[in-house]
Amino acid sequence: MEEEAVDVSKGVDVSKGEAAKGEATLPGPREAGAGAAESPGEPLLVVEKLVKHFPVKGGFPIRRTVGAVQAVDGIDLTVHVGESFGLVGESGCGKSTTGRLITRLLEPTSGSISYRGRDIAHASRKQLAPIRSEIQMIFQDPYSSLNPRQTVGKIISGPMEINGIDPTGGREKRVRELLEIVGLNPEHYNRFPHEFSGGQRQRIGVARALALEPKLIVADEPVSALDVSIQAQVVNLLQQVQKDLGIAFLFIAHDLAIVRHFSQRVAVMYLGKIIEVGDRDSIYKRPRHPYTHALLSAVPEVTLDGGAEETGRERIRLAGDVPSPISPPSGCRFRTRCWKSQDKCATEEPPLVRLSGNRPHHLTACHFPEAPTTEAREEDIVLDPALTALEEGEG
Ligand SMILES: Nc1ncnc2c1ncn2[C@@H]1O[C@H](COP(=O)(O)OP(=O)(O)OP(=O)(O)O)[C@@H](O)[C@H]1O
Repeated sequence: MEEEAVDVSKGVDVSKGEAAKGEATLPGPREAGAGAAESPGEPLLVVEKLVKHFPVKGGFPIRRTVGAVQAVDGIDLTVHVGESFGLVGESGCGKSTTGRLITRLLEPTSGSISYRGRDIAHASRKQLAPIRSEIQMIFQDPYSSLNPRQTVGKIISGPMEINGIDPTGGREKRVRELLEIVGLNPEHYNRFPHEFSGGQRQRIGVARALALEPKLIVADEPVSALDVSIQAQVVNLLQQVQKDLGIAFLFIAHDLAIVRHFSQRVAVMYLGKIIEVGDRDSIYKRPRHPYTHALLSAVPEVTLDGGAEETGRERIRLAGDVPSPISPPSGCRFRTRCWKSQDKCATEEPPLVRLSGNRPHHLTACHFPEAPTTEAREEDIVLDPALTALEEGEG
């Protein structure tokens, strides 16, 4: 059974409303006015033309490379200092691979990853050492990402040990502070992961990511393995941490509702490409790419409250499956499932550009985009009923 006991929270007030069971509140959408869209701040991470192709081997008796999974195929994205940037898309579109490339758990096939002005795309382990501590990752599965044989104290102090960091007052003191920051009891320093609930384990993962005072955290589906009532609490924690500690986040998720609550800017991925990117309001209220429309219109399908029927809007049901990334469609990769597709879509890949009517920094890759006046769908994005209840304080 999932039980979220928040014992202490002094460093950052993340426990507001969640100590009492069922009272957790999902923070409201962040302000992202036109000003924010026009001047998003100083770039921290700049990814250009990033490619990751995984070789496909075949043949007998000699195995040769017979093809490639085009997991990430030439993406550009920028994350600014202290910004939360959401990366969304269906399963298999290349989100996790992007996260792993940025944290350099994977080596790119080509392209550049510039962190604070330095290209780290092909940096060696030694070259990466000085910035390793600044880029951290939070993983999807809190069950498998923590070593079951290590105490919480050992897990959280691990990164400090590896990097030879001795904070004032010692590592144990710092770990206890971190436990408080993430809303856990510092007295649980000597406990093991199995003694915690799923949500608490993800808090341990967050504390471990914070141990080296990172400037950028790549959070790969950090709440999708959690019970829906716990998701709100962990999103709340991440948002508070981002705001209070000024950490930039690349927040990877398939759930548009969650990303909306966490990100000032959002990029939508499809089959290894970014097909639309912009500030949160542009993406959710004035999406131009048919795929973004489809994703937004599909969100109520995962809820049980019939939100789309109430608003009288039609849901867009995408035909067919996502094509194989080994042999993606020519031209626009979305064309095989797109109701607006024409001949040009098969022959010319649409560039990711600012369309007339779009705000600055709202880019779309489509030959036949939706009109900028096409009805906003933000109100269609209904959270799962449990999250909605939390958001409305109905707990
Ligand atoms: N190590 C690998 N070797 C071969 N193919 C891979 C490897 N890792 C990922 N892929 C493939 O690359 C594509 C993109 O995978 P990725 O995990 O990045 O997608 P995703 O959007 O994060 O999806 P999910 O949410 O399901 O993880 C998929 O087709 C996947 O099968």
